[in-house]
Amino acid sequence: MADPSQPAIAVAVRGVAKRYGAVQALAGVDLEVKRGEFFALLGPNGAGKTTLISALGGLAIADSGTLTVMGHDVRTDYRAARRSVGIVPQELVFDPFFTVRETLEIQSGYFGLRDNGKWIDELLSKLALVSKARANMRSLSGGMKRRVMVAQALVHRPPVIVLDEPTAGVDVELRRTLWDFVRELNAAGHTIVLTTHYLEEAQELCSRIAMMRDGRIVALDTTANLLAAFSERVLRVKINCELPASLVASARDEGGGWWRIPVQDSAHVEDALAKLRAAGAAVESLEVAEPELEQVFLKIMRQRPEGS
Ligand SMILES: Nc1ncnc2c1ncn2[C@@H]1O[C@H](COP(=O)(O)OP(=O)(O)OP(=O)(O)O)[C@@H](O)[C@H]1O
Repeated sequence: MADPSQPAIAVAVRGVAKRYGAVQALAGVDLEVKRGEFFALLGPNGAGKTTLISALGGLAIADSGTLTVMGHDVRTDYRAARRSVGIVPQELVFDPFFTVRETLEIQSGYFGLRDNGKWIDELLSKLALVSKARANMRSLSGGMKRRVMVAQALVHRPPVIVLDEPTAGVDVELRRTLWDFVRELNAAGHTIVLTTHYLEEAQELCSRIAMMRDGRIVALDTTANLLAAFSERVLRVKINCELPASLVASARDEGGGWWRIPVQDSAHVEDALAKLRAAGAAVESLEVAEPELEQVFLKIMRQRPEGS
């Protein structure tokens, strides 16, 4: 529940820029993630998502601007900021000579947590790693290593959890296990920031979304608003004759007797079906496709950048 002693803003990014040689990886990013949010950071390859996450974890130093985690500046108050965030990296970074449990114990040690056994047991259990606790890291499959990366990021029970493409190349079962666990953590009050190229995951899980392109935020709104503003419901019908003239203007021929008709709500669906009936068209098949984040994403990414 809301704890008034905790800041309302979990992550604040203000005017952050970062250049790697000729590449402007971040070109002035402003962003706030509220405490308790399940937030998505989306964008095509190279948009700057990982750079922003690295800056948040203190691994990359921004050229300008400020970043805070739970009110702690990542540069001037590094230790407190670092304690406040758990980052699951995109890349699998581990020491091959330690077992899974040792890896988690060593990570706990970095945070000065000596008696962390109970929480480590819980993490192993939640991430289905109990049977691998004594296995060496090098002997694990890629998906299992990924689970350990998640556990490692959570050993210190950080209030803010950042997951950088956690489900890239992992199987359906781990995805489900992982999302169930992350949802549980979010329900318990943890703030979640997620990057993913699986847009259906972001649509299902996240209440607010930022989209990045070329180091800038190009869209930032609730998932519902983004879907309402940029996406459409579509009625798809397969008919055995010509489409009535009253529907032709808005419809698109998909071939094979299928037509795609944009509809705003169920009244529009009924209206379109009534027009088909009135024209004597027999509907062989029909479906109503709900708005999809992928449509929104593609529309936003195709918009011309300002000033070009
Ligand atoms: N250490 C680095 N040295 C040089 N260039 C870098 C470095 N890290 C990132 N970049 C460049 O900065 C830009 C942003 O990269 P970044 O990894 O942040 O993108 P991303 O949105 O996370 O992409 P992806 O979806 O592929 O993970 C890219 O052009 C990348 O090549």
